[in-house]
Amino acid sequence: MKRMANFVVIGHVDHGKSTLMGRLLCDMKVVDQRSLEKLRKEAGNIGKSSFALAWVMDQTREERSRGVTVDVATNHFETERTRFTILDAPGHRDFIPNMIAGASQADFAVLVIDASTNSFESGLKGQTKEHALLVRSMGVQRIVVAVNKMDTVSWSEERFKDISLQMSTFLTTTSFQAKNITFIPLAGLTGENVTKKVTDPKAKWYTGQTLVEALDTSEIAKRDVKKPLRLTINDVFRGGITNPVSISGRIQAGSVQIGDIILAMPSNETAAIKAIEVENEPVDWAVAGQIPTLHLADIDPVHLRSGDVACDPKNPIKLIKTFTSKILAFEHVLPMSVEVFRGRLQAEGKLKKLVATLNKTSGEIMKNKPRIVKPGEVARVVVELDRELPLEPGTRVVLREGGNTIAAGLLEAN
Ligand SMILES: Nc1nc2c(ncn2[C@@H]2O[C@H](COP(=O)(O)OP(=O)(O)OP(=O)(O)O)[C@@H](O)[C@H]2O)c(=O)[nH]1
Repeated sequence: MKRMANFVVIGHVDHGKSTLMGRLLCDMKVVDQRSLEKLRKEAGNIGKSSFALAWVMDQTREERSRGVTVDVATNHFETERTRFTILDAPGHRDFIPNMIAGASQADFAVLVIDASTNSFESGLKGQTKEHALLVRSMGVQRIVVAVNKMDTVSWSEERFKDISLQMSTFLTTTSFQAKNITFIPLAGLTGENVTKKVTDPKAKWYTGQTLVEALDTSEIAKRDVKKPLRLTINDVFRGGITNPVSISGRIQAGSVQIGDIILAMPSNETAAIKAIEVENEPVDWAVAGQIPTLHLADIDPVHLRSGDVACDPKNPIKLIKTFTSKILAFEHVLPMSVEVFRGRLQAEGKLKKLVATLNKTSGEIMKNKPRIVKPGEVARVVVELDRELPLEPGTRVVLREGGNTIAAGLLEAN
């Protein structure tokens, strides 16, 4: 079986995410030349020919989301070694919750940075850092930094080195390991260093990997295939004629096969798996790391909601109302109302207690009962939810307040 990898694309607005992914899909022959030419023409007609590649992504997004509520859209392409799924969280409004859902399903992240004069700098003040912090907090360990639009700075080696140095300093302090960070200078618009080596003579200094090579040699996250089933439901589809009730989401642990009985939590209702699809192909089974669609029988769809967990009825996930979490604070954190996010799951809660601040690396207690946790500090806190939810130790959550991400946390055993 071919290696499978999922990655999420992140980066500041306008740094070129859509263009880069459109380019990737065209050059990997997922989108045919004729469709691209058509888009080029349409874009040219309104004087924006450079938008054609970004439209490739927008168009597939629209097609894919018609009639269903796909907030995290997927695209696929493959190399000889790997089948890739691009997780793409479109839209600016509520982008962060979508990104959390995308990141919770990803093996690695591609961070797109605009190298052109002043853009990198304004991105640093904008979403570049927040996105990187968020994916790391969702458990993503590997990050490929696409230093994009290198054509606008004449493929300057100095600019590339300067951006790489600043970013690697930041990324290592957010606990990405240096060996898990790769920088690639490229240009999505011209396609240089995306799937083909750069040919511009000004880029002679670069002899490293292309983006696709870097993705292809990226190690994927460990799969907990042997553990009891945990599938975080991302979408629920209902009303199909052959398949009236279906769910899709990433298998975090375990596996499923046709005929299995699953338990949906928190509704505590069981369902039988009638059929399974992975990337629109029927299959007999799916394992941790994959994002299957399960067609179900013997359940009323009112018992299924995005954010719920489908699990093994013999080893069900528990419902909890209060949990202890180790958090990394992005903003000042005090006892306050918070919104708790885990993938698609969103719930209201209260940050009840600040137990202690902890040493970032050793985890040792620095101060008991602090009154406040400052940005950048690590702390142990107790959160009380408004309702019981399926959560367990090792689950990663993001805490937000008034539209701002204030902390990311890892659930500890209570
Ligand atoms: N010169 C140059 N321009 C680029 C490159 N990549 C993207 N652009 C341009 O940058 C602009 C933004 O690109 P998009 O792909 O829409 O950026 P995005 O990050 O997807 O933007 P949002 O989805 O709005 O966040 C467009 O005008 C692109 O044509 C590149 O490699 N070189």
